[in-house]
Amino acid sequence: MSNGPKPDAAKVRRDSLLQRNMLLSMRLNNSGNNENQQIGQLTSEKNNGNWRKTLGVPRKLSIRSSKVGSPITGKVNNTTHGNPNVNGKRYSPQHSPKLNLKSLSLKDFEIGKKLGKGKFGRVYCVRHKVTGFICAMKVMEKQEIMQYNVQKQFRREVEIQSSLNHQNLTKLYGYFHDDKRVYLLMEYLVNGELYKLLRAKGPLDDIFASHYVYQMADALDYMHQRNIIHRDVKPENILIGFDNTVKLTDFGWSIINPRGTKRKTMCGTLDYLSPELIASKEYDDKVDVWALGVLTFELVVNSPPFEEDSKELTSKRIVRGDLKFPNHISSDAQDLITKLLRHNSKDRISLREVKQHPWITKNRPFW
Ligand SMILES: Nc1ncnc2c1ncn2[C@@H]1O[C@H](COP(=O)(O)OP(=O)(O)OP(=O)(O)O)[C@@H](O)[C@H]1O
Repeated sequence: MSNGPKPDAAKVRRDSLLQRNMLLSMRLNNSGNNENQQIGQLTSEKNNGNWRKTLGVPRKLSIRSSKVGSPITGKVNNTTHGNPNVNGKRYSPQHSPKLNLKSLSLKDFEIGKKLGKGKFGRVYCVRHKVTGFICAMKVMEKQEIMQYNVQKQFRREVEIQSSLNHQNLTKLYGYFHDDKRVYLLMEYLVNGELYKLLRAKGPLDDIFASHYVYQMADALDYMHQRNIIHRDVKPENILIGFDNTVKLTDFGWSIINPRGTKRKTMCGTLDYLSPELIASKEYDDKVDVWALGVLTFELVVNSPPFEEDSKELTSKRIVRGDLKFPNHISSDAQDLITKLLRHNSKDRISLREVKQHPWITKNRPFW
């Protein structure tokens, strides 16, 4: 991780305002509401499809028969980079207070603002009543999980995410469930999706973009060293915390892939698919390196490199390696993107080399 500059006064003010708003919105959302009723109402909405949807068979989820996930152990931490609690203490995102997951249930939490919805659930900002610990809670209906027969994928997602501990990967603290629902407790990323930032403020300048790309390269390097491929890197799956920290999330397509072995399952999001995935060939962790190339392009250009009006045309451009840069893209950025988007996966730049690329090192002092 970078040792970026200390946040300026305006940023500190903005961050603390955000924290205050967060607590306020939780209080407002909570007034007189029964948690179960509130979650029940919100989880009945339907999801709309869109172009940037993850492809592949419906996500496979499953519910463990035991009641709890991994225990949350950690310490109260007074760093400035944590989630606030009502007593004025802060908890580092990596270290939640000691919560005993074995006995946790929905009534232990105040349910705050809805942060978003995915295919299989809603995500809320929640506060643990006793400790004041604030985190994100993903709520999934068991009925839907069974209906789509996605138990196996869900179990894998939970196991992989809870085994990972890196500053640029969204931490999963653990989970519990009741008769109707499964509840995942995750680190809360206050500034939302990178995708939304791009739509509102994109394209990003080289300083911001290189900082984000460096963090994602570091996160993917960490995952690949543990033989895990993410398989769905895209701005929708990157969340922003304080101080421009970005964290990869959504491990629904992640897979453990022992070194030297290849995968065949077609998955991911079309704009981000590598040529080997489009051609339904065997692939390895280099599909994430390709996706990092697409991400880098999207950050500095504000649209993915092979975007076309139809899926067929996009696929053709990916396979042809039809990469064109607008004039304003710096030569260093172009060089890195070209090296990430090499058609032959073996020729792609390594994630370690990405972190030392001139586009990164020249911009790093300004992060
Ligand atoms: N830890 C978090 N902190 C803050 N916001 C979050 C967090 N996790 C998810 N969100 C918000 O909730 C939304 C829904 O997340 P969720 O993981 O359910 O679905 P998704 O990743 O959008 O889609 P999918 O169903 O394909 O996984 C996200 O788009 C994001 O805006």
